[in-house]
Amino acid sequence: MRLHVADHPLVAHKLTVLRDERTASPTFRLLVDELVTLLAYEATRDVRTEPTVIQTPVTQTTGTKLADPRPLVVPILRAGLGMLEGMTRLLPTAEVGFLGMQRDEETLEAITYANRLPDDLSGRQCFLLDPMLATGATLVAAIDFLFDRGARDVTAVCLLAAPEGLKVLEDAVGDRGDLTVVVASVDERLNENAYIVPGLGDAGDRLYGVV
Ligand SMILES: O=P(O)(O)OC[C@H]1O[C@H](OP(=O)(O)OP(=O)(O)O)[C@H](O)[C@@H]1O
Ligand SMILES: O=c1cc[nH]c(=O)[nH]1
Ligand SMILES: [Mg+2]
Repeated sequence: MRLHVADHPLVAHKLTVLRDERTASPTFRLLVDELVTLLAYEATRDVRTEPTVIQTPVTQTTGTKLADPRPLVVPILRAGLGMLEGMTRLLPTAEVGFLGMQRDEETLEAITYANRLPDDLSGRQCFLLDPMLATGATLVAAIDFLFDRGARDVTAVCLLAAPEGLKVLEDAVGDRGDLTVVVASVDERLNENAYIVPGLGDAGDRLYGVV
């Protein structure tokens, strides 16, 4: 597993406003969108490309285009939905699949309530979007869905990760595939309720309200 922590003053600034409990939903959504665009730049560094010959107004030249098959972007509902626009702004031709998952706050297991993914993901680069990597149970389950369909190249884009969750993820993936995790920050730890500290609270609730 490769870990990339975005080290940029704009990321640090936006993350600080995001963490602030006084930041209300409209601003929170805007900041998530802006942060994802910054993270997406890093997350797509190894996106597959191929050469293409084009004619400029001056001459013929060989450029670069995204290779087929198109990458697959998968937001994990709910909170991951807040990251979709920011990601597809950089990858407008990507296909989009969906996973709906909710952490059982008692057992901390991930419960899957929606799954709309292509059946065959062999040879596909996949980008999972979820702002929070806490215990890691949700991302492990999501990665299993992708691996079960033949994907072997997965990048998880998260805003915050707990060291505990990163370890769980690394152990679970092992050598079954190539996993890269791109995050804005690795926080200190999980608290007794398995919330990230200092964190930002419940990302889904802060984006969309308490349901
Ligand atoms: O690493 P874990 O311990 O599994 O926790 C992280 C998960 O918890 C949050 O989702 P939540 O279950 O709150 O659902 P929501 O997005 O609908 O709010 C978050 O968006 C992750 O999906
Ligand atoms: O800190 C946390 C942990 C899980 N889910 C969240 O939204 N926040
Ligand atoms: Mg939530």
